[in-house]
Parts: sequence; C-alpha cells; structure tokens
Amino acid sequence: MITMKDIIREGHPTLRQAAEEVAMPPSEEDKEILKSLLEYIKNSQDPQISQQYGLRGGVGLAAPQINVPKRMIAVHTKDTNGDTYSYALFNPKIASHSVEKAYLTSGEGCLSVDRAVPGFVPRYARITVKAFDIEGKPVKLRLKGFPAIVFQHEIDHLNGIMFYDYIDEKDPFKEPEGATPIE
Ligand SMILES: O=CN(O)C[C@@H](CC1CCCC1)C(=O)N1NCCC[C@H]1C(=O)Nc1ccccn1
Ligand code: NI
Repeated sequence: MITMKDIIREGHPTLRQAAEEVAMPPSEEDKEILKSLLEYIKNSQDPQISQQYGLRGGVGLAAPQINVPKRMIAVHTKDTNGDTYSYALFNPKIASHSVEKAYLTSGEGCLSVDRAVPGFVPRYARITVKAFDIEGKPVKLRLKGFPAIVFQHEIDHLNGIMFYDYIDEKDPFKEPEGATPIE
C-alpha cells in the first residue's frame, strides 16, 4: 500500500515533468499502480487506517506524486449534493471546458507540498474529461463544482503544473474575474 514515504515532495524533478501516456490496453503492472492510487485516497479518508499509517487525507492523487511519470490519476470525493465521485483513470484529457472560471474559497493544498500556500487558484468551472478506465475502456465525464476542481488539480500533475503556479503573487486573494466561488 502507498504511504506518505512514497509521496515525493516539491523539489523532486518528477513533479515538474510531463508524464508519459499509458499504452492501452493497460498492462497488469499499470493496473496495479492505478489501483494503488485509488486505494491510498480511500485509506487516507478512513479515520482508523489514516491514523494507523499516518496518512495525510486527500481527495485525489496522480502517479507522478509516487514518482511514476505515467498519465494516471485517482479521485475519490463527494460533491456538495453528497454524490460520490470515485474514479481511477488512464490518460485523462480535458476535451473541452467552460469559459467561466471557478475557485475554492479555501484555496488549495497538495500532498506533495509540505507548506501552506495561501491564495485563490482560478480553474475552469466546467470540464469534459475523456480518459480510459482501469480496463482500458474509453470514458467521458462532464464535471462541475468541486469534482471539476479536483480533476484539474490532478491532470495538472501529469503536466508538471503545481496549484500555486496559478496564484497571483501580487494579490493572492484577488477574486478571479467573473469566477464562481466554491465553498
Ligand atoms: O494531487 C493531489 N493532491 O495533492 C491531494 C490534494 C488534492 C486537492 C487539493 C485541492 C483540489 C484537489 C488534497 O486532497 N489535499 N491537499 C492537501 C491536504 C488536504 C487535501 C484536501 O484538499 N482535502 C480535502 C479538500 C476538500 C474536502 C475534503 N478534503
Ligand atoms: Ni496535488
């Protein structure tokens, strides 16, 4: 199982690399890696397991964060209606997106960043993601709200982008023009 010692931290070059596409259909090895990403996220949200293994809670994880420069992400979270979004995907791509932006009013953090970096992170309010599921079947997701923010944070990791790259240094809490705040 993945624990915090497997998660690389800022300064590690892999976090700033573009990750490689995963060949489809996925190999058994790639399937195991993808499963382990989703397993970490679920474990990190389990009070007993996360305490026992000292896991930092997360709602998403990308393979580069465990020093695997391959295009794989896992997301396990709820939206404000309480619907659960649980995905483990290969080669996710943002196929289209809204012009409208959105941002978390709490700002963002990252399991690979051991410090608080305050400020709003402007992202697209709605996205359409095309990807492949754990069996290599094509999937298409239309996302908005918190899940859309999480997916963008994870897909950025596949392109070597960190959340704080978007924060306005001069005025970190400036409301991004016409953006929707997400509590
Ligand atoms: O690449 C993936 N990561 O770096 C894990 C990140 C991903 C999220 C950050 C903002 C959008 C995606 C993560 O989950 N966190 N970041 C650091 C510690 C807290 C934790 C978090 O934000 N938890 C959370 C947030 C809202 C509701 C419930 N839990
Ligand atoms: Ni992150």
